[in-house]
Amino acid sequence: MHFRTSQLRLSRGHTSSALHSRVGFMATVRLTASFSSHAQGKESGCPFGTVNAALDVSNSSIQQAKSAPTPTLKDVPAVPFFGAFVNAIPFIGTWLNNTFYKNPEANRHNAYDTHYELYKRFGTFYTTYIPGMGEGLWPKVYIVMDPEEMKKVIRQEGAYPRGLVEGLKPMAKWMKKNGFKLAGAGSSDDNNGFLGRGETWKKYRNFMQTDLLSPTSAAGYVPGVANAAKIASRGVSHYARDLNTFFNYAAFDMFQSIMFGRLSKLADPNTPSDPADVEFCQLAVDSLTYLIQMSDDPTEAIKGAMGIETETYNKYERTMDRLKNIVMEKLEAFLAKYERGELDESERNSYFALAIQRQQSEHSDITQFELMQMALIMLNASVDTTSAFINWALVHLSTNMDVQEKLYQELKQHVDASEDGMLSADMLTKSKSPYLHAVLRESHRMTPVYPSLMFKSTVGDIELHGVTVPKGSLVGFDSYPIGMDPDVVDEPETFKPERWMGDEPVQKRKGTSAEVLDSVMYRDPFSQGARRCPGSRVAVNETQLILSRVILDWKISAPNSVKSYKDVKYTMKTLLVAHLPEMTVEARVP
Ligand code: HEM
Repeated sequence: MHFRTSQLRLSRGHTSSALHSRVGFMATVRLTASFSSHAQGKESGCPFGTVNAALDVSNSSIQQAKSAPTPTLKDVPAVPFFGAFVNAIPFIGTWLNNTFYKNPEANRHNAYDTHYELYKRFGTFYTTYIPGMGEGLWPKVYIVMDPEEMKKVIRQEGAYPRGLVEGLKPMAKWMKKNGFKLAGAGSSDDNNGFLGRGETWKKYRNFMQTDLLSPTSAAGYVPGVANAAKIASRGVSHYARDLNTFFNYAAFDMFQSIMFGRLSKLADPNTPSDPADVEFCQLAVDSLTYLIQMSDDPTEAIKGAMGIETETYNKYERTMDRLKNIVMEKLEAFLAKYERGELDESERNSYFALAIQRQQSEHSDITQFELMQMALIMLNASVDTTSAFINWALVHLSTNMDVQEKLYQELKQHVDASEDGMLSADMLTKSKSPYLHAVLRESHRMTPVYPSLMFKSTVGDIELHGVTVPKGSLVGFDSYPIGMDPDVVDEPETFKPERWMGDEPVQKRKGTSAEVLDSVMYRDPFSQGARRCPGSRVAVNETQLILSRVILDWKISAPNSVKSYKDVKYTMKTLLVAHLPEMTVEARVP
């Protein structure tokens, strides 16, 4: 059974028996009662002390936002080792949680519900304890939703900010086993190199983002990506039953055009595919799924912290070993072609060719092997991150045919006016394609690829909402719940790109509790600051190009059983991946 946010509008008084059965969490109407029993946790003999620390729930967080600008810090009840995941305690976890703690039972299919639920109970400023995240045995993570507070944390981090990858300990371990200097192998400091936050990270990061992150660099890859997207779009009817695979292949094809200036045509069923590409796609998805599973599952995280190699770790290692072999073979073949001067024009303008040039220049302190390690990370990160973003947009477009039609009309006028019918960087700017941009912004509001993708460290004591947060704490930014609160956004369950069109809606939100949604921090899923995803610009370009191409070529509608995004299940893999239903696809031009 699957639960969506609508079922969690608990404070609106809707009961949800499904929620009771699955999440084991009290539905709203019963929430108040459960809170009072929470508050009695200590007295009623709960073995751990924090259960009643938090629960002053007389005000909803939004009431706070309107009437009391400074929210009070609340505390999600937690236990040693397992943190807020009380349910994960062997044998007695469920009983303990149901009896005393009543924390949302997070699983791989309910992140939106869980985040919304936490917001409703604990407001916009709370602490939680997540095994494997943060320092020490009792690693507090502060969650904020106010962009100005998060900006304070980002600013004070200085030149060496914490990155999300720092939590990916098994990745650092695998890299070190493989002698990857990128992750600090062979170095005396234990900062994990690129996966840490020192000078080594900065060196690799500067090298990696050159020719990738600036608007001009990213725009340079657009013609190649547009071509890859055009070819990929031919595969839509073939993959109508399995568009998840289609978009993974399309993301692969588009990134290959950036990385190597190559047309891999994996998503096009009419062209034979290289079996190594097909295998790579699967391995990229699987490896990151295992990796995330190891930090998501509290038992895995605890075992990992104790140095135990679990079955999931072993699977991760096998997958990465194979992935490495495939990638290194491709990189070596490209290098050899480069050395022989046999690259064609699009290959010569590719990211990897430019990176080889930079690596071989006399000023470079990057070795060829380090360059290959960077390329491996980038290729690994380029498949299902991008497709997860695209998938959710397609869910909304295929369940809101009026929106799809409006987008089609916007795009059609551009290609009709062009000589070759190709999409270009110029056509897809916000001023030329405002509706396309608004569609992606609205998709991100309702179904971000993950509710909280920004975690930063405090390098000294810092004041957040008037509370002194000690040095060395983790602060996470949750950008999801406020945008789905009916007290903040009208009809939050309705997909309305018009909310993001022009200046008028922005002006209307000014001075209201919805104003935060216009902050840059809420705009996209790539985090902010120096650690912001280096692939963000090309990923956005890829998303815009494949969505636009597919909508220009096909009318895509969800089956009758899928009336809205709420009927679409999702699973936490690298990110939250929507399970796209079998779609009806009709060619726009037969
Ligand atoms: C829609 C697709 C994508 C999303 C949503 C996404 C999101 C993110 C996020 C949230 C981070 C963490 C930022 C932080 O630490 O604060 C990140 C880091 C990273 N991403 Fe992406 N990403 C996407 C696509 C890509 C692509 C296509 C690449 C290929 C170049 C890539 C490469 C990386 C790398 C290497 C890092 C680590 C950067 C660092 O720690 O300095 N990502 N990404």
